[in-house]
Amino acid sequence: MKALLVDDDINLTKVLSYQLKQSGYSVSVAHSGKEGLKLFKEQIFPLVISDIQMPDINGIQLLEEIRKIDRDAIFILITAFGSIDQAVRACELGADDYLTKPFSREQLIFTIEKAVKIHRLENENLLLKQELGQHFNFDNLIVQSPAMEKVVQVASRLAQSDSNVLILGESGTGKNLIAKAIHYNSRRKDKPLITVNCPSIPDQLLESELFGHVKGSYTGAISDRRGKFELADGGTIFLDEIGDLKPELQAKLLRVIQEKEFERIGENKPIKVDVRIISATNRDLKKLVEENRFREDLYYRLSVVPIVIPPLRERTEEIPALIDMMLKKLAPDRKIRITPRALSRLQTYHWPGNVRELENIIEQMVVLSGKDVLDEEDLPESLRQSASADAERWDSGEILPLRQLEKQAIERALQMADGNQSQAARLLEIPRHVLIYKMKKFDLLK
Ligand SMILES: Nc1ncnc2c1ncn2[C@@H]1O[C@H](COP(=O)(O)OP(=O)(O)OP(=O)(O)O)[C@@H](O)[C@H]1O
Repeated sequence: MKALLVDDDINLTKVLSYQLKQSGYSVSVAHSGKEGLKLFKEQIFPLVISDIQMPDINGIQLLEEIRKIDRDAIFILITAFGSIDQAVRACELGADDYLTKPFSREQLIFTIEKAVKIHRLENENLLLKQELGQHFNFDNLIVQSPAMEKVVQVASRLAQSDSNVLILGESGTGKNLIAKAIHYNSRRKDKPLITVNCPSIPDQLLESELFGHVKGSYTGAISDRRGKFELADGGTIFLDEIGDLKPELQAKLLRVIQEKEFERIGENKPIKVDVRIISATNRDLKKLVEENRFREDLYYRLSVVPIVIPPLRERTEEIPALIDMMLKKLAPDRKIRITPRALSRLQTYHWPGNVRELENIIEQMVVLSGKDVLDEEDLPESLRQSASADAERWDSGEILPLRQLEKQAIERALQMADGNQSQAARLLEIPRHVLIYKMKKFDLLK
């Protein structure tokens, strides 16, 4: 690694430069701040080690100038014993670390290597965040129904705002996914997204998990601990299954939203935070409010406009695209496809576990069948039974809503006709314009 060493003490630069070279660094030396800046402008160095006290431009001024040119260079200051205050201030201004004279060769190399490592980790972290941002983008969601289009439209508008967001929907409908897309498309995207799954943490620990505690505040609190709200400062906290929050915590959460501050358990010192709250639940929160099990004031504070993700059974037109995406993810090198008959079965199933259940079933089919064309017989037993249960209900004379039957017949005909409307109309024995009218009625026209 190329290093620039800046110090007006000629003897010290000789020693340091020898030590650095021995450790594998290629070193350029400048004996004044001015000369150091000139060298840096000529050939950008990834590492600068500079004294603070120098006659013309001092180390802090040099740091400020170099930061204007390159925010990325690692900058380590050398301070005389007693000028640590200055070095600390320099770190606040963007220096990576400082060495206090006199220091050994080991201290020199250790400080540099530590700064290089932190730097590398910070860069990797940034890259990972960018990758996550690209991954959790609204464009990567399968959205092929008017209902989901509306969800994404509202969610992307909310992402641009700083309001709290409440996401409602059955289990497995994509609440987590929408929460991540909102965070990674908001101004907070470079700050943490911290997820707390409320029911998975025992009640007595949840408060400490959210707000932290100080040592000895309760049995088991063996050291001070920061809570998720502190860790999420500047970013977003995602409170999953918020409907399960007990009343004391609901009150504390309300205070965080209203006053933007809270206290750790066992401490009286308020901690200020800037956190956006995204919460989600598969429970009927409005009903919980009516039953006095969830605070009404908190409900309104958590949500300007709740995002309601429809269950998969109400957007079956998305199933083919979801399956396509899943097959590509599961077996990117194979061209697995699913027959219209099997697809039709999958589109008439009621999906209590929504997209997650669909994912499980497709994975099962791919793994267990080992085939490239998946047909009805590859469907799991449970699903075939459920389909035949529907048929049995029908055969036994049970009445299914006409609207549901009509929509299913149109969907099935369109699949069998590979989307060709004239052919689907022929299968249904209705004129094409009637089919188009009905497709509009059932939101099936893309
Ligand atoms: N529109 C979509 N496009 C692509 N994948 C989706 C979509 N909706 C859901 N998924 C996938 O379905 C699975 C379940 O989604 P997710 O975990 O977000 O659901 P959830 O509503 O948060 O579930 P739970 O209530 O159980 O926490 C995930 O693997 C997610 O990637």
